[in-house]
Amino acid sequence: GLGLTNKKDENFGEWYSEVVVNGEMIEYYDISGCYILRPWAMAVWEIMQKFFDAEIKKMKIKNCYFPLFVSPAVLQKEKDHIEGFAPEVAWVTKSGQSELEVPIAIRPTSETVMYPYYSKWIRGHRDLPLKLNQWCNVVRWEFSNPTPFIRSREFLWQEGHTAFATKEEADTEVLEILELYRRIYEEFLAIPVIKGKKSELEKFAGGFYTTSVEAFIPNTGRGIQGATSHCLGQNFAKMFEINFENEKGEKSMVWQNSWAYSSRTIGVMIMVHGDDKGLVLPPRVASLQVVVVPVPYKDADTQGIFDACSATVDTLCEAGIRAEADLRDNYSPGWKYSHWEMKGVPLRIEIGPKDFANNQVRAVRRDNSAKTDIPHAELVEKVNQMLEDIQQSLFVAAKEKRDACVQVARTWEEFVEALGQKKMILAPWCDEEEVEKDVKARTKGEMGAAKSLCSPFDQPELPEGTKCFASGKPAKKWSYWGRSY
Ligand SMILES: O=C1CCCN[C@@H]1CCCn1cnc2ccccc2c1=O
Repeated sequence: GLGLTNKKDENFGEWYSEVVVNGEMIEYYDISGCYILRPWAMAVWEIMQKFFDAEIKKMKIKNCYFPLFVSPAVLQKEKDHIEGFAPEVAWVTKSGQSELEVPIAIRPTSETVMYPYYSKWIRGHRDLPLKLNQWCNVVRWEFSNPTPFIRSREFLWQEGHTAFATKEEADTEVLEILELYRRIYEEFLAIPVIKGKKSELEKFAGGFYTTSVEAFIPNTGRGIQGATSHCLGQNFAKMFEINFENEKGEKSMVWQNSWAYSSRTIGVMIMVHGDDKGLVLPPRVASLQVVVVPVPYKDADTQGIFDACSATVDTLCEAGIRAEADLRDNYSPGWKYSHWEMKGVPLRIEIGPKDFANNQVRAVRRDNSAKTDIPHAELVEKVNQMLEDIQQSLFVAAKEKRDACVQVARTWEEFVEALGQKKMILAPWCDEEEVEKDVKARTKGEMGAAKSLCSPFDQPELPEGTKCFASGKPAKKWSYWGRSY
């Protein structure tokens, strides 16, 4: 049958696996952790990419493409933090029947691929800032439960790698990029995120500090890192000898950033907005915003109705709205309604004999099923209005749901109780790493431990004398905690 067999609020994991396939975003692949991204998913990726790529071009960041393969020598260069990631690195050891002299790694990220050449290209201050980005795939041979878009062994991303003469320039760019990531989530995917700084324990070990946008999945009560923008400080400059001669002729090391968002964004969108009828696409990232369905009756003027559907599509497309008609004669209107609801098309337009006779159309919203009859003369204006309303109400609904999942905790008991209720917890913390490790240890379990998600830039009041929820020591900052992906 057409409908989903799993309900989102009953068995979320199965619901998700079913909806990504029935919505024609994903086809499962015969290698574990690898998935086929079908056009319906690729279109979402491309719409986001179009926005982000245009924005970084405004920042004078240039696209490039570095090799997929990494030589072991250079990969080991980052040995201090790489050992944590080493098990995830995939290696090419053979070509045809013959063993390779030296195995070659497949990039899990491109710092070690790019930075030897940053060292070569950057000589003087006139070579700075060097600001490159690449749109590519990366491979991380993870073993924990693979999930389409959310956790896969290969994924698409962009990775930006920039080098500056001063710390100030780097600090500024970190936040400019983070704001773009917020816009990707809140303005395109209609998902609320929290901007914040990662703890020393959770940050990118090779960097100086990490900022991120954190999303939340109410159904599982888990936080999810939406995107990251790291300041690497001069750590990689030291490792890869990326120096320059400044205006005073002194030799000094560059200040670097690296930042990424990935195809994981699409999974978050599905998890947040999807329902028991299937995908729900926010209009701004929907490759098809309006589907027009004819509802012919036996003795009605079927050809006239079909022509009205095509004319409606033409009018909408001329106005820049992504619209198509489903004129297939081998499927019933009812079948088409379910099909396009499963695929999450934000707005359906029906044209039956009555609509046709009155020179109007019936518009049905995917998010709340509201029906509106629109006279043809008002078509473009009303459809644009409805698409904007859908975009906005998806965001508002997701924000209200996320906010309802946030619980303030001031004591360990309150923390554990909130965790048990699948909440994201906002708690005052002494900012001591040992305490953070202790929270992980004390919350270990089959659901996974709680960890710090970020310290929000938007800090609530912290009255003098406020105690850390976990250690009882004087609290230094508010942080979000929770189980996570
Ligand atoms: O996030 C970003 C933004 C884009 C560029 N890279 C940074 C940091 C990546 C951290 N990381 C993440 N997984 C890895 C897996 C294997 C080897 C190395 C790594 C690794 O360095």
